[in-house]
Amino acid sequence: MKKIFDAQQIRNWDAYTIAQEPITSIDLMERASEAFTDRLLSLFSDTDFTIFCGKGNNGGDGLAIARILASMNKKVEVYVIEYSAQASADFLINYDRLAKITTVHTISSLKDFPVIGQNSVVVDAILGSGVNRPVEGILKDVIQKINQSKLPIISVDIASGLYVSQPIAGDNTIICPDYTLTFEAPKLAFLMPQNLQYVGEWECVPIGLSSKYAQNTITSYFWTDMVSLKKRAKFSHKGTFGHALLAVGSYGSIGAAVLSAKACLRSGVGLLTTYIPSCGYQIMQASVPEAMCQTDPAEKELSICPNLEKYTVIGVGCGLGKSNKTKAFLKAILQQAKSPIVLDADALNIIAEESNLLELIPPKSILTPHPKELQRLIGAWENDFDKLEKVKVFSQKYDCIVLIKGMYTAIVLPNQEVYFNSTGNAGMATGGSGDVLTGIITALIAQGYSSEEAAIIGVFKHGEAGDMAAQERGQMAMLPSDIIEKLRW
Ligand SMILES: NC(=O)C1=CN([C@@H]2O[C@H](COP(=O)(O)OP(=O)(O)OC[C@H]3O[C@@H](n4cnc5c(N)ncnc54)[C@H](OP(=O)(O)O)[C@@H]3O)[C@@H](O)[C@H]2O)[C@H](O)CC1
Ligand SMILES: [K+]
Repeated sequence: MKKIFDAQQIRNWDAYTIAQEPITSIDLMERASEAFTDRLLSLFSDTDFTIFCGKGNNGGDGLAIARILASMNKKVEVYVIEYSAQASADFLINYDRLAKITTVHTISSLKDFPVIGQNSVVVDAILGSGVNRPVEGILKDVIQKINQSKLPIISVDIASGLYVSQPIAGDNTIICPDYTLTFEAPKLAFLMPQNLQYVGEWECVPIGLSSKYAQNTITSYFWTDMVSLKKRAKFSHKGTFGHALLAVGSYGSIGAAVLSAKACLRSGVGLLTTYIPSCGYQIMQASVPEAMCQTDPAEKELSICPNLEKYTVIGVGCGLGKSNKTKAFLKAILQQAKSPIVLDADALNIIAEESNLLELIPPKSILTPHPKELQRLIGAWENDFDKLEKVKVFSQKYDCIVLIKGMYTAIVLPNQEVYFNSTGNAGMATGGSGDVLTGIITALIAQGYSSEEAAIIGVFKHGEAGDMAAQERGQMAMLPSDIIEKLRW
């Protein structure tokens, strides 16, 4: 798990490392530049490099990277953009070091913009985490020119012009990189779908910033790049791992019920009872013999709330449909449940239509909407940052955990923490993946994980299994059933 810091916290992290390690600021810049160059050369070993530098520390990195590349006999052209009379101290030191070994060009107006060789990659070291306003004048012109170059662009730390943790204001001009190699930790901006073109592929390059600072600094945003599981007790029996109820399915959607049940069983639940419409009885018993099956008196839909007393946790919604009888069933479940519920799909659509049901959601329930379902619940949003804020308000108000599903699924907790998930792929954007996730999360709660833990771990393992399925079959061929088969705990 990595913490995600804002621009001010990143500056403090830098300063803390300099003071505590101790290391001089210029040596930290050198370390960062070496780490960047290492990774750059593993991506592009046979190319030339054209480096555009601003006059702050991001530009200083660019100058140091240029010197390191030149010292390895790489062909490097360096351009400093003259947008300001000010320059940072470390920029100036690196300028002098570089000027001793090669020509450093300047760009004061567009006529200075070079013709870049076709074998070159562009390194963007114009602005980094210090950006605090939209770019104008020569900076804007150069960024536009670079974006038009059609050459591979690699941004140092963050694309020039992109804010670390705020939405872009107005029609900002921003570098559109192919890669961002960012220092130490992910930036919130990378995780917002609206910024896709301003990030490209991204990865963290460790530069040895203080781990003590990271431990002791409070943030609301986290990057889930690993999870830890509880050890399964040696002296255990099926009762140790809970009894889950999955109330799922309707005529034509018994498949959703089967998928959620199989995923639940593959995620370590002690006992599973599925509660389904009568029409699904044989299908369920034949396809998931490990699960007990109880049927609703209605043939094609769920209509009556069963006795919930013996269940550790309830998952509801997959393939449910929205008939009036099912609406009444859902209301009864919400009223009678004494523990958190995992709510998915049509359960969420029904709640969105009947907003009086919101108040009935048991505390610490988990809502797993896809984007359309989310919009029905919280209304339209202006941008991804606004969406996140709206979900945080919702999560706190109803004391529930909400998933914003997507490339980096965000898990929003009632305490306002947000966990962005690192696993998963576009092959999972297909009907049935959500049913699998509901089964997984339900199983984890049954085994004694808190709702928060279950959501974070469940999303991570779901994505991890999806990545393994994609590796084997490709994103287009993989099925949600393949995700279940790839689950490993
Ligand atoms: N902390 C780390 O992990 C390390 C970071 N390094 C690198 O340093 C940059 C951040 O450097 P910084 O000097 O703070 O910021 P920038 O280089 O991004 O910007 C410099 C100054 O530019 C001004 N500014 C901001 N926005 C604009 C704009 N739109 N147009 C013109 N000028 C702008 C602003 O100064 P003002 O006084 O004019 O407001 C900025 O301060 C980080 O990204 C890393 O690349 C270290 O090298 C290693 C450790
Ligand atoms: K940059």
